[in-house]
Amino acid sequence: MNWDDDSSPVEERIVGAAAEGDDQAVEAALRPKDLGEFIGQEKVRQQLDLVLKAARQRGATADHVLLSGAPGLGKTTLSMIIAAEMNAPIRITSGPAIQHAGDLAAILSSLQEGEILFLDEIHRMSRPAEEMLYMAMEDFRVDVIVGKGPGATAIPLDLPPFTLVGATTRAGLLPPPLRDRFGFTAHMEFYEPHELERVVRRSAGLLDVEIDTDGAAEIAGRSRGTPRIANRLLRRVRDYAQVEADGVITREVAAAALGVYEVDSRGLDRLDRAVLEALLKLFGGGPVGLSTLAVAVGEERETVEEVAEPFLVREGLLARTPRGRVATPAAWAHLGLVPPQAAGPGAAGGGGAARGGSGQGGLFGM
Ligand SMILES: Nc1ncnc2c1ncn2[C@@H]1O[C@H](COP(=O)(O)OP(=O)(O)OP(=O)(O)O)[C@@H](O)[C@H]1O
Ligand SMILES: [Mg+2]
Repeated sequence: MNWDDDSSPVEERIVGAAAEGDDQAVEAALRPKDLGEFIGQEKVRQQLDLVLKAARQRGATADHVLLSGAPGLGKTTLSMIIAAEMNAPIRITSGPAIQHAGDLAAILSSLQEGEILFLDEIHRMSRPAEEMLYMAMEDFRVDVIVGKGPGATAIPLDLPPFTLVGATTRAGLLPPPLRDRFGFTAHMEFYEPHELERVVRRSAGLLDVEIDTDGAAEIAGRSRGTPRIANRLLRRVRDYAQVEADGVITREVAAAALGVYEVDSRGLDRLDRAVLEALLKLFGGGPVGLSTLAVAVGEERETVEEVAEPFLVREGLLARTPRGRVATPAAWAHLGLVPPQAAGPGAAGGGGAARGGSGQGGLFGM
């Protein structure tokens, strides 16, 4: 299987959302097997349930489904659930694996009637393959080109009806004609803490680990809205509970274990905190330019921008403004620091109050 490999400019992170290390083997065991077991994503579940039930009642193949959402939210899991619910076999491939239209033709022509074709990272398919897919999705037909140059001929080939399940972390990159050919599009959102708590408890049950409600809540709160991260943190906490405690995961055990891995109470790791700390302590909360911030943290610009910032922005801890990066009041609160404006009345002179206590601003510029 092909996992997102275009999104990890830094070393493995325990709070990284992409699958890595021993994730794949464990994930197979932890995947919910049907819609009833799938936690959260209420709307998506309800809608998908209708789509699949209706198709089953008609004895027809389900419409093509597009699953979009950030890594680790359950797209692969849902594709397998779709196959299970339709009682159909599933064929798994991915955009990067299909470089030539011929690769796709070979797969399509060998599908059985009703089979689910799971196309992961569909936004990374080559253009010729994409164009072949349009016709296959719409008319269940492909033109196989035989020969080269002026003598080449297109031989039309009928396909059995099948259901394409496409998955993408970047729905915006899909060409509209492709997007339009999906009968149903499900956008997966980040999970609420109470949903992740259920994910953690369910996984703990499957891994045969004892955990109490508070312990599950503690792990859920540090999991960045992502089941894959929740499951990974659970495994690390399990190790700690076994070695350092009596095997039972309580809030204290979970907090201590994740402290060892430098995952804080909101799920920030060392890098996230370094960025935030530099922004607050060295630049008075900003605004400060990305390059300057990156130098202060000792990381590449891209690392700060692509690895640390998205989550900090999503958490409402950092804002990207035209004048530079700015910390929010929540950032000060989270690090237990006091913003310079609040420190004394003299700090807010002239209008640019946010600049406050930073003496370095003039030296570094934007
Ligand atoms: N709704 C859910 N309920 C329970 N477990 C879930 C849920 N969604 C995902 N998981 C778990 O999270 C892990 C990651 O899910 P999955 O592999 O489906 O993510 P993905 O969206 O395909 O990620 P990627 O974009 O990296 O391919 C799996 O082990 C699965 O068990
Ligand atoms: Mg996947």
